[in-house]
Order: sequence, then structure tokens, then C-alpha cells
Amino acid sequence: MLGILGGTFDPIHLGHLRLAEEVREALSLDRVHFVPAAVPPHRPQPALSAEVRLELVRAAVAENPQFVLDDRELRRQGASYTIDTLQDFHATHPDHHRVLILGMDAFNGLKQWHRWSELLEWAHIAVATRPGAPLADAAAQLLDDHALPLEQFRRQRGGGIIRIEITRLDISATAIRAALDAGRSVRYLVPECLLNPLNRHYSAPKKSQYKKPR
Ligand SMILES: Nc1ncnc2c1ncn2[C@@H]1O[C@H](COP(=O)(O)OP(=O)(O)OP(=O)(O)O)[C@@H](O)[C@H]1O
Ligand SMILES: O=C(O)c1ccc[n+]([C@@H]2O[C@H](COP(=O)([O-])O)[C@@H](O)[C@H]2O)c1
Repeated sequence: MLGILGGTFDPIHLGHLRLAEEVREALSLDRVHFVPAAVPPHRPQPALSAEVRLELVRAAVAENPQFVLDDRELRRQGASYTIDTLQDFHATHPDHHRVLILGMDAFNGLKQWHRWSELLEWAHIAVATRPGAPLADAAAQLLDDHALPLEQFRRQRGGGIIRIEITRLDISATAIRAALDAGRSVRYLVPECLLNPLNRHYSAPKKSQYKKPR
């Protein structure tokens, strides 16, 4: 089974990496594809350019052989709808079952997604706990309607939703951008190898493809 972790990754942080690692382990996934969104739907556009977000994800996943940088959304035109991404994974990896990995905040908003009701035709969903994001009532109903025990989840090609308790790391890209903007340290919130590139992008906005953080 392949894990698919989509995100704006503006920037990628240790919360994303632990999310991927713990879900990979819990579900015995072969690997996790990190898929940066080009034009993320339903939110303001990212502060960092797509090229910079891609390079930061590349550096962050480089040392884990079970993590893969996947730039398919950056190669597409227009909004990065997850339904299109899942269908594309089906085309490129027809022999692999797919698991879409979501933090609870993202799962709570799932019913606002483009063609959301078709997502489970193309993948399972794994929902991970996240501090500050309790399971909303409508999402709890969705989870109940599609919950599958682990054994069946592994056997079935898609259609199941599984909730996974992960280490609760209260880290967000929003807080990281605010710290960088204010010139504060983000050490131990992002992988060590991202500190220099991030500080560069935030201290030299005019020379890079940097856009003013919102
Ligand atoms: N600390 C975390 N714990 C669990 N899940 C997380 C965590 N951070 C991000 N995620 C999940 O990772 C996916 C991509 O998140 P995203 O790139 O939007 O990061 P973010 O930190 O939520 O960013 P922002 O603060 O800009 O909204 C989403 O499914 C989100 O729920
Ligand atoms: O397909 C959609 O309509 C849709 C709506 C909102 C979010 N998503 C995807 O969900 C992932 C997490 O989104 P975000 O905004 O938390 O970074 C990312 O891959 C987005 O492209 C997808």
C-alpha cells in the first residue's frame, strides 16, 4: 500500500514527517509520497513559491528511503484537486492500494472538497489526530459510516476510513511562518537541514521567489 500525503507544505515541518512516519508504521505502508500542492484549493495562496516548497520537501525527505517526493501536482495546470491526484496515482501505480493521509483538521473539512464523495472510490483514508483539531460531528459520522478494522483495511482496495492516534505535535506551518517573519528561531520545529534555506528565503525576500507571507 502507498501512503499519499498532500499538503501546501508552506513550509514542511516535523509535524508532517511524524505524521507520515507513524501512519506508515501503523498501516505497514510500503512508502509515503509527499505531494506538494501547486494551487491549493480552499485556502489563500502559499507564502513560499512552489519551487521553494518543492525543494524544502525534497531536502526533508531525502534521508528516509520510504519517503518519496512526488511533484505530480506541480506538473498539472490549475487547482490541485485531490480527486485528480488519486486518479493519476491509479494510472501510474495500478497495482498498489492507496491510502490518503490526512490530519484531523483536513478531514473535518472533507465535505467541502471537490467531488469529495468520489475520493473513497480511489483510496482508503487514514485520519491522524492533531492538537487543536477535535473530530467534528459531521466528520465523525463519515468515519463511522466507513470505518474498517485494520485487517479488512489492508485487504480491500479502498473505501475505508481508519483513525490513527499519533504523537500530538502542536506544530503548524502558520506558526513557523509567523516565527520566521518575526526573525525568531524555528529550530526543532523543522528538520535541521531546512534552517539555512528557510532563513535565506525569509531574510532576502526581494532576491528570491519569496512572496510576502499572509
Ligand atoms: N502537527 C501535525 N499533526 C498532524 N497532522 C498534521 C500536522 N501538521 C500538518 N498536518 C497535516 O498535514 C497535511 C498538510 O498540512 P499543511 O501543509 O496544510 O500544514 P499545516 O501545518 O496545517 O499548514 P498551515 O498552518 O499553513 O495550514 C494536512 O492533512 C494536515 O492536517
Ligand atoms: O480536492 C480538494 O478539493 C481539496 C480541498 C482542500 C484540500 N485539499 C488537499 O488536502 C491537502 C491538505 O491541504 P492543506 O490546505 O491542509 O495543505 C492538500 O493536498 C490539498 O491539495 C484538496
